[in-house]
Amino acid sequence: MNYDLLVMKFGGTNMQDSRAIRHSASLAARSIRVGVKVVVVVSAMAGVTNQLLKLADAAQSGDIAAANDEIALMRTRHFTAAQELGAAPDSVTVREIREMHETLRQAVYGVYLLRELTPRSRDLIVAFGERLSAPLMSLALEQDGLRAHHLSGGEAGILTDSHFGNAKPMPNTYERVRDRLSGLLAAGVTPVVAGFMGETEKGAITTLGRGGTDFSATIVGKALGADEVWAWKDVDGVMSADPRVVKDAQNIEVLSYGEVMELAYFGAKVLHPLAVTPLQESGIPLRVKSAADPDFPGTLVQAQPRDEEGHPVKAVTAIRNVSIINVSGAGVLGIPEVIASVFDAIARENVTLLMVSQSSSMSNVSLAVQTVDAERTLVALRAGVSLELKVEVQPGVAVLAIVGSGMRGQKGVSARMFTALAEQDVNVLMISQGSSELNVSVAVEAAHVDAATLAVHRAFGLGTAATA
Ligand SMILES: Nc1ncnc2c1ncn2[C@@H]1O[C@H](COP(=O)(O)OP(=O)(O)O)[C@@H](O)[C@H]1O
Ligand SMILES: N[C@@H](CC(=O)OP(=O)(O)O)C(=O)O
Repeated sequence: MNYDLLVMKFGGTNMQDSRAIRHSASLAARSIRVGVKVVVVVSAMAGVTNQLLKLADAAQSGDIAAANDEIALMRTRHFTAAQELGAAPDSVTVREIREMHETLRQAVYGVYLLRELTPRSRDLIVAFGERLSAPLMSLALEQDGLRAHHLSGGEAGILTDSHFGNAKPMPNTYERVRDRLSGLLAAGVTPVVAGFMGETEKGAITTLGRGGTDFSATIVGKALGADEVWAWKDVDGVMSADPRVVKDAQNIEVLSYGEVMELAYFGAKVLHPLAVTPLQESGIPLRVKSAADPDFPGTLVQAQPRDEEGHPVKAVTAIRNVSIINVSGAGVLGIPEVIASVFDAIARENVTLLMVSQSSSMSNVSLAVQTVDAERTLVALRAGVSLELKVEVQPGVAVLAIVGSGMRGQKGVSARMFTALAEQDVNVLMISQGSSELNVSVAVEAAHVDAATLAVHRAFGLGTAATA
C-alpha cells in the first residue's frame, strides 16, 4: 500500500538503549526514504517511568539522598545513550538533557521540602521520562541523515483536562496538533513527539495513564488524518494471550476497535485501553508491529471484526492484583436508595469497577476492583452506606476474560470456559458477561490465574500447538 502519512509509536523496549533507538529510527527512516511523511511518538526508556515514580515517592517520604541517587543513575543512562548516538559533550542534545535533569532535580527537591506529592507534581516528574527520550530519537534520525524536531506533548498541541494521572484530550486538541505539526511535515522535518503527556489550558503537565504513549500516537493520528498508526512492539502483534504466560500464544491478524478495547481493559498490557478511541470515528486503522520483524504484518486493528467459523474466542487475558469487595445485608440491599448509595460512594472515589454482580436474593453485591483501589473503596463504602450493611474485602484475586466478537449469539462458549476451569480445579468467585457479548469474565484466586489462562487458551484451540 502507498502511504502518504504514518504515525509511528515506539515503546519503552524500543527506546531502551542507543542500539534500540538507532534501530527504531531506522524503522521510521525506511518509510521516510520512500516519500512517506512520518510523525514519531516515543515512550520513556524502559524502566524510567517506574524509576521516576519511585524517586518521587522517596522524596515525599524524606529520603532525598535516595531520590538523587536515582536521578544520577538516570542521567548517566541518558548521557550514555546520547554519546553512543554520536552527540558531542557540548552538543545541543547533551545540554538539553543536562538542563532537563536539573529541572527534574529541582522539582523533586520541592516535593522533598513539602513532603507532599500531589497528582499534579507526580505528573510533572513522571513526564520527564518521555521528555528525555524524545531528543535521543531526534538525534538518531539526524544521524540517519534526516531532519527531525522534538516536541513535548504540550508543544505538539496535546491539550488535556486536569485529571492528573489519567488525563483525557480536550476536543480542540486535534486542531492544535494539526496546526503545530503540519508546518514541520510540509518542510520535510520529522516531528518527534514525547508520548504519554499533554498539558492543561494553563500549561500544567498531565499524563494520559500508564501505557499512554499508544494514546498519544492515536491522538496525533486522528489530528493529522494519518493513513495508519503503527505501534512498534517487542511482540509480533496482539497475541491470543500474554506470550510471557502462554508460550504458544499466536498473533491475531485482525481485531476490531471494540475487541482491542476489551482486551486492553481486561489486562492485555500490549495497548492502552483508550488508544483506539480517537480512531473510531474516522476509521483510521492501527497496526501493532514487531520491531524485530518489520516485514511481518502484525495485527491490524480496524472498525470491522474478522470472525472465523468455529472460533468464537480470539484471546484470553487476565488482570492480576484484584480484590473483591462484598457488600451484604439481608433485606436492605433490595431498596433502590441503598444500592444507589453503594455506587455513589464508588463514583465519588473515581474507582474503576472491573466486575459487578448482585445475588438474586438481593442480600449481596460483589465488586471487583484493582487491589490498589481496594482500601479507599472500602473506606468510602463504610462512610457512605447504611450502617446495616456489612462491607468486607477479599484480596488475592485475578480476573480472567475471554474476548472475541464471534461469541455473539453463540451457545456453549461460557460452558467451554467453565469446563476448562473445572478440569483445572479452579474455583470461580464471580462471573460477568457484557451485553455486547464481546467478553465473558470470571474472578478466580490469583494463585490459579496462570494455570487457568493456559487451560482456557487450550480449550478454545488458540495456541500454535492446537492448530499445528
Ligand atoms: N495479548 C497480548 N499480546 C501481546 N502482548 C501482550 C499481550 N498481553 C500482554 N502482553 C505484553 O505486552 C508487552 C508489550 O507491551 P508494552 O511493553 O507496553 O509495549 P511497549 O512498551 O513496547 O509499547 C509484551 O511484551 C507482552 O508481554
Ligand atoms: N512510559 C509510560 C508510557 C508508555 O506508554 O510506556 P510504554 O510504551 O513503554 O508502555 C509508561 O510506562 O506507562
